[in-house]
Amino acid sequence: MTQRNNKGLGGKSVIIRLEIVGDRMNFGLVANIVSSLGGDIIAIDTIHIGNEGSVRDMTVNVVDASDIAPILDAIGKIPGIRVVNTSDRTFLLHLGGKIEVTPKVTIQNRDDLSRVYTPDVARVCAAIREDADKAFSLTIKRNTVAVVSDGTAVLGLGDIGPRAAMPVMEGKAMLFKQFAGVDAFPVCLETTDADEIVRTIKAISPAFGGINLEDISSPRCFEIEERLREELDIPVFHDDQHGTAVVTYAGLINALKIAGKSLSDVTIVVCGIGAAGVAISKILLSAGVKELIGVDKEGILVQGETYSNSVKTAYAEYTNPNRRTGSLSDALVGTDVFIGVSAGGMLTRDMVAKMAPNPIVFAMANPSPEILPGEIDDIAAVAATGRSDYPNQINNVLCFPGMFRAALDCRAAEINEEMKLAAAEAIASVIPDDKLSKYDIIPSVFDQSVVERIRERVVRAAIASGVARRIPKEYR
Ligand SMILES: NC(=O)c1ccc[n+]([C@@H]2O[C@H](COP(=O)([O-])OP(=O)(O)OC[C@H]3O[C@@H](n4cnc5c(N)ncnc54)[C@H](O)[C@@H]3O)[C@@H](O)[C@H]2O)c1
Ligand SMILES: O=C(O)C[C@H](O)C(=O)O
Ligand SMILES: [Mg+2]
Repeated sequence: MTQRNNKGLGGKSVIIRLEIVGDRMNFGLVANIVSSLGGDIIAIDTIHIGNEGSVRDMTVNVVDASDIAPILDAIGKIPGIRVVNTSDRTFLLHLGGKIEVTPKVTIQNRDDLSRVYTPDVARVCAAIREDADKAFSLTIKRNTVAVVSDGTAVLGLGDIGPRAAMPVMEGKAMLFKQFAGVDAFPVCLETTDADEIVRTIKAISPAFGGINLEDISSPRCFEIEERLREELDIPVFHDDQHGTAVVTYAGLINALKIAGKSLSDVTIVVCGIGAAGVAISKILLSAGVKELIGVDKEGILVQGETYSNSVKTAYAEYTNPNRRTGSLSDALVGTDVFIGVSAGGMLTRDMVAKMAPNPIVFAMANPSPEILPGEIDDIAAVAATGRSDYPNQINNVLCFPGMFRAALDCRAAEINEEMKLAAAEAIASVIPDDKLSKYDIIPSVFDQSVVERIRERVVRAAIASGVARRIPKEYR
């Protein structure tokens, strides 16, 4: 089953304002034209009705932006209808940004003012000066995460800079709040220097209970995260590494059930040994995978070779135990699982046909996957992508809200391996075995039990591994 869903935020949606002369609009004709040109009318709103005619807003979804011009052209040619203007719903949604800061109490009088601000606030400040940990109970620190990016590896768009990265970081902040009640704040930095990024994040850390690093390019992302983890006492989590790794492992737990294979027996090829590929490989190895082969632009990464990027050289030391060599196509012969976090269109049907029976294909490059699921639906046991418009969306949004909810609730000093494995198992467990199918290996991001399940298991893992600094009531 391949489905392209152009509804809601997934496809492109435009509002076309029409001026209609006379008292009625020929809906049938307009609908026919729009649908014959690939559009889908989802609403018509009346803006104004007068003696001479009316003004209406018609909302149309299209799969591709290039579908819009021919639709406007054709509607404009209908006698009695004039296209006044069009607006892109996605841009409308971004006008003025997507989030705001809202006070929890209203200041109604002088007494309130003296409590929230000077002079009474000074007593609260003094209490925190006496005991720095009180920042967790008396400030926003306990529920606030910084979403920090330098704009160098934004989605699959690459290095687009800090201003252009803001819409993604604001979006992440919305997801944090809606799915897990976490207040997240986007912070996009005008520097790509690792030392300066580390220094800046350390300097802003007093306000935050956790740092979510986002879309920072490899290999700098490894060093930045490593140093911050050592130097800060709040969790630092590079989402493109660990969020992706957690959700990929969750998807694989369930996909293996469909394919009738076990983690310790399968051979896995990971394509794209960058931020996501390294972290996915590490979580899978710690979960018990024995044969894992990394492929990047140079082909299969082999122990003993020196690559331009030291992370790949180090990676080759702990992967590919049978020292296979060659191209991606060679690596896939007889392999059970393909995991792609590289670039769109890398994988061909022929390569998948040479994999072991019942192959699992996770083509997760955004926005264009390594292969479209429709091309291999008949030969793959399971196919997944990172996108919301195909079945099996493997996307880190399934992980980060619940992960930080848990880390904040138990005031975790860090997010460790035990917590990541627990989160993956929690996500996988949301779909009971009798509900699993090749199109249903991973829960929807709108499944409210995902965050709750992750929180429960991750808090337990944090307590058991000794990084929880507070035991929530229900765990005492
Ligand atoms: N679905 C998800 O949740 C999710 C999460 C994170 C990243 N991603 C996607 O995965 C991709 C990689 O993200 P990242 O943050 O790891 O980026 P990155 O830049 O750190 O790593 C990408 C790696 O892929 C390699 N690569 C690029 N083209 C290749 C090719 N033709 N053949 C082999 N290797 C190739 C690069 O050399 C690099 O090592 C992006 O498209 C990103 O959008 C998806
Ligand atoms: O942001 C996403 O949807 C996924 C991931 O963080 C990515 O960078 O592609
Ligand atoms: Mg990202």
